[in-house]
Amino acid sequence: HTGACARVASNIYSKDLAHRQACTMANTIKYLGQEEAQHIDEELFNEYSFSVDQLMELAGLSCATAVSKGYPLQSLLKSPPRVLVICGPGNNGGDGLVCARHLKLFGYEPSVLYPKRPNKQLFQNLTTQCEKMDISFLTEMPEADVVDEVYNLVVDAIFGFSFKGAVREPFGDILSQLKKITVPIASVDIPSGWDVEKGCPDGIQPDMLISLTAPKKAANHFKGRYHFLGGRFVPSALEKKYQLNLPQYPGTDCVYQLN
Ligand SMILES: NC(=O)C1=CN([C@@H]2O[C@H](COP(=O)(O)OP(=O)(O)OC[C@H]3O[C@@H](n4cnc5c(N)ncnc54)[C@H](O)[C@@H]3O)[C@@H](O)[C@H]2O)[C@@H](O)CC1
Ligand SMILES: [K+]
Repeated sequence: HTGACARVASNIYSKDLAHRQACTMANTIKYLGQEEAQHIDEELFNEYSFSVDQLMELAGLSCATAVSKGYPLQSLLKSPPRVLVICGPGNNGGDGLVCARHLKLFGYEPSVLYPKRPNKQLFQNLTTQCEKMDISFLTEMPEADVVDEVYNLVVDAIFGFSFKGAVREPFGDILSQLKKITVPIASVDIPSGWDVEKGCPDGIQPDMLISLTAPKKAANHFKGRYHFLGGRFVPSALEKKYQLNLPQYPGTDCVYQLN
């Protein structure tokens, strides 16, 4: 008798799971415009009382986790497992500092290039945390061929969804080097230098994109191998209000592979 029940139950469950998966696929996940992304950002901090530190920590951990899934330590060709993390002047850069710290804890050998630093306690603290974990800070962007020779991978945490207009130095030179390298680039939230909605055909072409909170419209132009969703912190009321249709993260994972 119990055998029959178990079979029926598992049958119902698998049908339900298939149904839920079909539903998620059918009502596809929303890709956000720049304004919408900024409104959700503000609501998370103002209505939902999250702090930047909290969301940045979860975002950075998502990025390190996605990198370790896409580029597992044992798969890296160069030893030691060096990763170059390039951090920009805003919160996207902050995500990069958090990502570097977690990559170190995961056994990678991150180095950080952080040319323009906000004069804010949070970013000073994030920098100190990295320094105290023997994460080295470069003083300038290496030439493309040096990046290819020394590093297994580059994490692009230069610009996120607040990028606008013509790239201001020193990021113009940094991005032009990134266009020449052959090792993979993993971009945090938005491939840096891309229009947040329209993308950028002659911009950098990352191999991995980690979309945070929800993908932005630029992600429609992403052609790399790995598209991960991270930032598993969206309250369901907020998800409903903006009809984000986020997928179900598997189990306790902090990332969801979209492609
Ligand atoms: N909204 C959220 O839920 C979360 C946002 N986070 C991160 O925050 C990012 C957005 O952060 P911000 O709003 O600080 O902005 P960004 O980090 O996208 O970049 C803004 C900074 O870049 C500079 N900048 C913009 N356009 C430039 C140009 N053309 N040339 C040179 N510099 C330029 C700005 O002066 C500003 O300092 C997201 O992409 C994401 O990575 C995460 O930390 C946590 C969660
Ligand atoms: K980025």
